[in-house]
Amino acid sequence: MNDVNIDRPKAVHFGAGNIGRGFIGLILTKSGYDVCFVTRSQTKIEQFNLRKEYPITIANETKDRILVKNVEAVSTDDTLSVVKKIVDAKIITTALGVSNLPTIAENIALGIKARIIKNNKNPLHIIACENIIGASSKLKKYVYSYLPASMHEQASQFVAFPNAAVDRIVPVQYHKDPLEVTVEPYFEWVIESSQLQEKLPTIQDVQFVDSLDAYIERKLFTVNTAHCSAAYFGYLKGYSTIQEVMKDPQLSMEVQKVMNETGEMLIEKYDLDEQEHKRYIRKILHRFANPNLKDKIVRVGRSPLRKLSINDRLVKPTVQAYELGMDISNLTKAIAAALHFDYIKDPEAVKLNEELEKYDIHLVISKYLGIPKAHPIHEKVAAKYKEIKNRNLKVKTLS
Ligand SMILES: NC(=O)C1=CN([C@@H]2O[C@H](COP(=O)(O)OP(=O)(O)OC[C@H]3O[C@@H](n4cnc5c(N)ncnc54)[C@H](O)[C@@H]3O)[C@@H](O)[C@H]2O)C=CC1
Ligand SMILES: O=P(O)(O)OC[C@H]1O[C@](O)(CO)[C@@H](O)[C@@H]1O
Repeated sequence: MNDVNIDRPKAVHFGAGNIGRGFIGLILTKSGYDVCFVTRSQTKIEQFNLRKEYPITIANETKDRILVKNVEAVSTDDTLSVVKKIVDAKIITTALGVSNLPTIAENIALGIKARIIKNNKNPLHIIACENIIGASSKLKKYVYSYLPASMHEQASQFVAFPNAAVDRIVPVQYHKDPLEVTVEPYFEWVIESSQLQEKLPTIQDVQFVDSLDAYIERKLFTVNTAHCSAAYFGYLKGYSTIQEVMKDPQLSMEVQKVMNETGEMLIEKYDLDEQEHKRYIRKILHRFANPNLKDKIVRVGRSPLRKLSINDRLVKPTVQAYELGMDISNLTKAIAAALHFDYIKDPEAVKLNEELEKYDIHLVISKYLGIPKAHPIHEKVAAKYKEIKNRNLKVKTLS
């Protein structure tokens, strides 16, 4: 067991979920930080504070174990404790899900305010580790909306919100121990250095880059586009895990074709090395198929309205590839499959299906995907959506 040490740098991490414990907490403690998790779970708070450590299993053949030390936790509802932690922190990270970012903004603003009042001008880096382009910038807007305008200038002198890309597959966990987490061996954390305050935070295994654009689009439109495509294709075929999907030669090929389409666009847009990108795609297929993980389709396909929105992993690369005159037949197939994701325990899937029942497919494509009827992609998606619908009806009638 380890105690929080006065000399070690402090990190505050919001969200003690899968990525929080399985990735960010691990990297920060390895880099010498004491990490305080801010969480909603009372059980986790008790366990963190009692043990000050938790186990990680790497999903490789030898199932390597790592003990993450120097951790503690406070409740997200305990504003006073959260603010105290922020006052002493060098770095704040989040892994909550994009839609939850507004829920932590006020506490972060109060922490910044307290630092200004105490004249603590030490650099503070706030990094949102979420699956969208510009997550930290988004969080900054929320946080600043809680700061009095008179403090904006002062805050910007010592607080920075560098954007980041994070990649590690961490499925839903089924351990007895509420803190234990099993993760894939691979990981990548890239942080935009142009946005940093003068003093860079030391974080091991992190790649700092001048501009994040190519990195985040490469990650989001390869790993995430393909992962959710695997989920939506697999869901239509009645599978329950991504590993089952990847064992199906036809679906695995379809997933690869989706990555080939985004790949062509990314190579052109960012002048990527073609061979290297092909290796990146092969590696991703291998990661998805990892037999030592069991990753549910309904997790990877979760929140279809978010994933189908105009700037996310499906529509954005499709529009970009189309504008470059490239083939988008597999991407439009993936979008159409996503529109059929009707898992009843997923609130966004329920809403999507209510909308599809209430209105026609064209209205849903215009309203939620942001693709107007006059745009050629609109009709391509609608046609594929109807094709799947008719096929499903036929299967139901025959069975
Ligand atoms: N799991 C994965 O493989 C990957 C996830 N990500 C991203 O990381 C983020 C988190 O994903 P997961 O860890 O999988 O989700 P998760 O659901 O396991 O963890 C999120 C946690 O945040 C907590 N939370 C929500 N609002 C909160 C608040 N106001 N205060 C404190 N805690 C709060 C939730 O209770 C939950 O425990 C998402 O944006 C996801 O897209 C990125 C790469 C990989
Ligand atoms: O977390 P999101 O954005 O719903 O996406 C689902 C999954 O995509 C991945 O980042 C990689 O494809 C995950 O493992 C992640 O949780």
